[in-house]
Amino acid sequence: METADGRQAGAMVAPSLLAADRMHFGRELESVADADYLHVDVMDGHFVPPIAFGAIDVRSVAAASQVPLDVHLMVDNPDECIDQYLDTEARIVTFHWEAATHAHRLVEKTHQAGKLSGVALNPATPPEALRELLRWVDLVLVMTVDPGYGGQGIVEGSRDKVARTSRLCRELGVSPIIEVDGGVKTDNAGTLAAAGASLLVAGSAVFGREDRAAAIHELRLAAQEG
Ligand SMILES: O=C(CO)[C@@H](O)[C@H](O)COP(=O)(O)O
Ligand SMILES: [Co+2]
Repeated sequence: METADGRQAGAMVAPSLLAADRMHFGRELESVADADYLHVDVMDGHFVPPIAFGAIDVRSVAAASQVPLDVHLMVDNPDECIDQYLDTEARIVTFHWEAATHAHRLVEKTHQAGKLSGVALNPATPPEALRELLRWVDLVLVMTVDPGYGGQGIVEGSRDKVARTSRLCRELGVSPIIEVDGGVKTDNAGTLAAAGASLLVAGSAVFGREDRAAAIHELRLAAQEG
């Protein structure tokens, strides 16, 4: 189904494993087996205060699940460590614009490794910062919270930022996946999707529910109705 401006209606859903119960991780992975992607938050204790998931964990998840992996690198200087993640089964590897030194080289390396390349923007970074890079990347991750923690409320103005990102892509004639991450719930999935988001990351909205398949289904439905 297409929207009035020619976009595909609806969105894919990527449960964020940050919100999963580590003590029952295998069972948690099984509970989200029908997701479109699994979102893996890599945190280095510098770019963001917490430390979470490394390349070893990405490999373990890839071995335990058939769902493609979407790796979100919240690390200082991804130029120094991206190779470890390119050497995993991840389908998407996304670095932060604010942390990268040679963003174009990161995109090239990611493509050479046969993966989709994403660039993430903090809430305070405008989409216009990506004017050059947009023609090379496959995905733009619009952070809808300040990175570092799950379970936060969505930053005001996020819908508008997604719409501006989407407009800029149209202006440049490119169509990367637009991913939103942070505070995504059924009550905002529709407006985010209508603004142009096509991949919704949801941590607490999925793992905070007993029935994860229903949570994923309801997010997809909300995105479609938006
Ligand atoms: O990258 C991050 C946080 O830095 C996210 O991926 C969170 O893990 C999303 O969790 P919810 O806000 O959906 O609970
Ligand atoms: Co994330």
